[in-house]
Amino acid sequence: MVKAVVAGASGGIGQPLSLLLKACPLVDKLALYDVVNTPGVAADLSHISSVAQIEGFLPADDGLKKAFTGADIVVIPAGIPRKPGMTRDDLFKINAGIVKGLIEGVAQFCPDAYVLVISNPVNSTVPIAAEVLKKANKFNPQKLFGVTTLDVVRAETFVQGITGEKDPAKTVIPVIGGHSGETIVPLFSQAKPAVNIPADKLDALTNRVQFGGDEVVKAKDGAGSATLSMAYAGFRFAEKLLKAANGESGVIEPTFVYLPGVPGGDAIAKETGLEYFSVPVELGKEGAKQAHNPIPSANDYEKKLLQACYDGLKGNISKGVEFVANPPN
Ligand SMILES: NC(=O)c1ccc[n+]([C@@H]2O[C@H](COP(=O)([O-])OP(=O)(O)OC[C@H]3O[C@@H](n4cnc5c(N)ncnc54)[C@H](O)[C@@H]3O)[C@@H](O)[C@H]2O)c1
Ligand SMILES: O=C(O)C[C@H](O)C(=O)O
Repeated sequence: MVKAVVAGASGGIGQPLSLLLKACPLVDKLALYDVVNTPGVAADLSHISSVAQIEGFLPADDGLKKAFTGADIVVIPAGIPRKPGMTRDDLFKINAGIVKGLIEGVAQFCPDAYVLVISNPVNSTVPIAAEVLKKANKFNPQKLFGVTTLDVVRAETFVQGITGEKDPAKTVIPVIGGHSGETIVPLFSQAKPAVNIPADKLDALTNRVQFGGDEVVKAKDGAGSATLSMAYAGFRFAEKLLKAANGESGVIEPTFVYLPGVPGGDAIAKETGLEYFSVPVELGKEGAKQAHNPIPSANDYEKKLLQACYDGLKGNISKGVEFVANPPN
């Protein structure tokens, strides 16, 4: 019996993500939590003839407790999205508190669940989640994931323009670092099967992966950021995790984790000087089973990108840690 929760289920990401989870045969029970509209979204999805039993909850009447209790996996796309001209860090002020509150709910009602954080800025909200769980003595670093899958999906898609591969998802590209601008580092030199990117196209391709989010924010022109591609990416990560938890072996996907708490992570923390980083992680029943380190094999071009990534990530991470240590009044 697998119970999944979507927190922020009525939003632009939350609704299509809930649809994909409702249709997924690996999910038996689906709880939708949001501050608005979950009864309607749940009623709508409940007419779909799939396995999952679905229920919607609002904060009133102990809704958070009812939604989270017994959860095996909690996916969190709650929080405000960007408008043109904003950075992801501009979302911190509002989203930090939203994520903190939801993770306090995880600590209290489902501390053993896998927790997938989508809310931005991921580089800071994942450290917030970790600090809240540490404070409650419920932190299992192998079960906390920052969802950076959309960066991987974008890299696969955008490189297709060069390779001409019919199915873009067949090219595996490690995208590492964080989830904002220069902290996103695609390692095209390690693509499998190998891809040959002409030197004069590499800068533009790399930049498009790093700033793909801005492309969507600009096109939506004030109506939000990526929602449908994010729902696809969030579901892809959740589904891989559930398959790995069911015993499927060799399931690997990049994700933003607390390195010192994941096998193989210590060496990466030492190399990057950072406690949080996205790297390809082998998934298993325990969650993050083994972190893989692609950094030593990065080429000189990628090593330069990594330096900028480390500099940017450092501040984002400490901002999240500080938010929990010294909460603003
Ligand atoms: N990790 C990624 O790659 C990625 C990609 C796209 C978007 N995002 C982020 O995901 C977040 C959501 O984006 P969106 O487009 O779905 O926004 P949205 O505004 O459409 O939806 C957010 C939902 O969160 C709900 N919410 C607010 N406070 C809540 C709380 N305390 N508890 C439960 N629900 C609450 C809102 O009511 C709303 O329904 C944003 O922060 C966005 O930047 C991340
Ligand atoms: O760009 C955003 O703000 C949303 C998301 O992080 C994305 O990469 O699309």
